[in-house]
Amino acid sequence: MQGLQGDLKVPGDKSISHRSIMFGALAEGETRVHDILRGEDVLSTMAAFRELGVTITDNGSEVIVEGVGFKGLTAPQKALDMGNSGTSIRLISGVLAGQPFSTELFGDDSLSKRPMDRVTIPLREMGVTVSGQTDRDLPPLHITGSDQLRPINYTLPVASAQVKSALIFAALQANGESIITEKDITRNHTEDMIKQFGGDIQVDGKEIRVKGGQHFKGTTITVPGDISSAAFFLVAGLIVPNSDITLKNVGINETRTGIIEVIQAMGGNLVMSDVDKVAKSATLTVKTSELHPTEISGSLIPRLIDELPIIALLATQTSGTTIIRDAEELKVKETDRIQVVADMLNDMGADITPTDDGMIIKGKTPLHGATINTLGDHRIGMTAAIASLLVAEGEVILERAEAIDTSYPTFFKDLEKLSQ
Ligand SMILES: O=C(O)C1=C[C@@H](OP(=O)(O)O)[C@@H](O)[C@H](O)C1
Ligand SMILES: C=C(OP(=O)(O)O)C(=O)O
Repeated sequence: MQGLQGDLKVPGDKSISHRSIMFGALAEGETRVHDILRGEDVLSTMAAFRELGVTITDNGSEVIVEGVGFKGLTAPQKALDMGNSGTSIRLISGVLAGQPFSTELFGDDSLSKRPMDRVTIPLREMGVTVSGQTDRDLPPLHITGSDQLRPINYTLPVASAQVKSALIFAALQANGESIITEKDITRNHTEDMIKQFGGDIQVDGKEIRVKGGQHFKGTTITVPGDISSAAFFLVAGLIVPNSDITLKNVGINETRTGIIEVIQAMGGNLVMSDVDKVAKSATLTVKTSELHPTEISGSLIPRLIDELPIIALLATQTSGTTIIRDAEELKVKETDRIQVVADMLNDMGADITPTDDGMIIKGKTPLHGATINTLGDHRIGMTAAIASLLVAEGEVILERAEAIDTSYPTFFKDLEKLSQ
C-alpha cells in the first residue's frame, strides 16, 4: 500500500475563528484576523454578526472586523441562520443575552435536534427571555435580551465550552461579578481571548470570575491550525502503512491536546517540534506505528471530544481492546456520534460495541468497502474518508460528503497532497 508522505499546514482553528469574529465585533476599533477558518460554521457566525450591524470584510488575506462595542449591535432585520453550528448558536445566545431586542436563531436539521436548554436555563436566571421547541429548548430559539442582566453564580451540569462561553458573554454584560464553575476543564479559548482583547477574567482551576461592564480593544489575531482537523491526518499517518507526514502550525492549547496524549499512550510514533509557546502552536510529525490499546475517560474526554470519531478508527487498528468512557456528550453532537461511528465502522468490518457513554473497540480488524452516509456530520465524513485508505477490498462510497465543508473545506485537496 502506498503510504501518506509530505507536509501540510492545516486550516485555522474553528473555535478560535468563531471567537475572533465575536470578540472583534464586541470590541471598540478594528480587529484583523489572519488564517481564519473559512468553513461553513464560521461563515454562519460572520453572517450573523453582519445581520447584527457589524461590518466584516474578507480581503482574501485577512478578515477585518469593525468593532461596535457591546452597546453597538443593532436588531437584525431577519432570523439568524446558524447552519450546522452548535458553537455559533450557543455563543451568540450569550451575546444576545445583554441586547435589549428580540432575535430568532435557527439552524439546519441537525442543529434543530440539539438541546439548547443547557444555555437557556442559566440565561433565564440572569433575566433573559428565551424560548425554544420542546422541553429541551431545541432551535429555533427566540431571545429577548436585557440591558439589566443579573450576574450569576452557576455550576455547569455538563462539561461544555459552549455553555461556559455563552455564560461568559452574558456575564460580561451583567451588573456585577459572575462566578461560573466548570464540571471539567474544557477548551479555554474564550478566556484567552478576553485577555488578548484587553479584558479581565480570573481563572482558578474550574472556577471562573468575570466582571460585567468591561470594554475590549480591537487587536490582531493569528489563528493557529485546528488540532481537531489535524487529528484526521495524525491518525492516517499512524495507521496507513509506509506513512511519514508532518503537520505544521497545529494549535497545541493544553485544553485541546488529549489526542496527543492518547497517541503517546498507544505507543504511536509522534514527534512535536517548533513549539511556539506564545502562539500555542507546533509542528507534529507522525509515522506508521504498531499501537497498543489504552483507556480514554474522565477529564481527558473534554480535551479530545471532537477527535473521538477518528480515535475510534485508530483503535480499530490497535492490537487489543480500547475502551472509551464518560463520553455521553457525543450523543448530542451533529449526530449521535457513539451510535453513528460504531455503525459506520462496523459496516466496514470493525468490532465496536457502543455503550451508554462510549465504545468498546476490539482491534485489529481489516476494513472493507461500504456505502457510508455522513448524515450531515463533517467528522463522520472525514473519519470515513480516512478509513477508506485502509480498504483493500471493495470501495467506500461517501454520501453527503459536502458536510465536510463545515470545518474543513480543503480536506480532500489536502488528502490528495499527502497521497502523491
Ligand atoms: O466551544 C467550542 O468552540 C466547542 C466546544 C465543544 O462543544 P461542547 O461545548 O458542546 O462540548 C466542541 O465539541 C465544539 O466543536 C466546539
Ligand atoms: C461538535 C462540533 O461543532 P459544533 O458543536 O459547533 O456544531 C464539531 O465541530 O465537531
